[in-house]
Amino acid sequence: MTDVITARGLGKRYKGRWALTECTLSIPAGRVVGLVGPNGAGKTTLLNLAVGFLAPTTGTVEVLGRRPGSSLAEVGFVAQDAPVYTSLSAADHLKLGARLNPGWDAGYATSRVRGLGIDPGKPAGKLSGGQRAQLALTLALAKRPRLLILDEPAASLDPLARREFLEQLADAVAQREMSVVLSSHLVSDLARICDYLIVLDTAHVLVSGAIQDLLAAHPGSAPNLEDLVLAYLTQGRRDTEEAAK
Ligand SMILES: Nc1ncnc2c1ncn2[C@@H]1O[C@H](COP(=O)(O)OP(=O)(O)OP(=O)(O)O)[C@@H](O)[C@H]1O
Repeated sequence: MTDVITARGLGKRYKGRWALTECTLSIPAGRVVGLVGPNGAGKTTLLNLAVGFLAPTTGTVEVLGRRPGSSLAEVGFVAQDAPVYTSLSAADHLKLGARLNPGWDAGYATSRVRGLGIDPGKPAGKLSGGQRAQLALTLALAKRPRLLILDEPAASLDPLARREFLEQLADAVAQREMSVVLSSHLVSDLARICDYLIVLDTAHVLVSGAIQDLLAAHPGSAPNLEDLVLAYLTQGRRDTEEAAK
């Protein structure tokens, strides 16, 4: 099976500062990938490079075996602030989704909006932040993408809505042949659904691999995902400090 994302020597510099450097990764298909790292580590930059919103400064990235942006119908993306058209209603968004996406699942989209209790006629700008995030997620899922990329999708959801969202995402993954890459600071959320981990720190990939394998390689010292992530970040900081001496 083709890797869903392949990066080779990928880097992005904003003016004088590198947001991502020497990123070489292969993310296999069929995984739910958690992307973690401290604020400013480069997570959003990596995801924006993968969807073609940013051009690399160095290296290359392929998504579903092609150039980013060339598989739009097959890639669902929800950016960090879950952008929606504020003057359009939820119903208008679904109509637009149907027009733009060949694989659009209208039944799924309508029933998800209804299930969330979102008024389909209300302008999206007048929905709550969490409802807007849920609407953006519905649009991405109803495309029936092969790859779903979510940048901190649950950040604005209340704890119950977050749990329901993660369960729905896990169901969608189980029912379809879909790969997911999601960034989050909530490692406990990632532990519920992810089977693959990428840890970024200060523009570098610290580790990338199947969670089961990573946990097995850290017996005792990192019994759960949260401890494992902290162990990688602590080691990463030590290595950076050593290198700076
Ligand atoms: N448009 C931009 N112009 C200049 N610098 C930027 C821009 N976008 C991001 N950066 C910088 O690039 C680095 C990585 O930012 P990025 O948003 O990718 O991090 P992140 O891991 O997603 O952070 P967070 O967890 O806070 O969302 C940061 O130092 C940030 O200040």
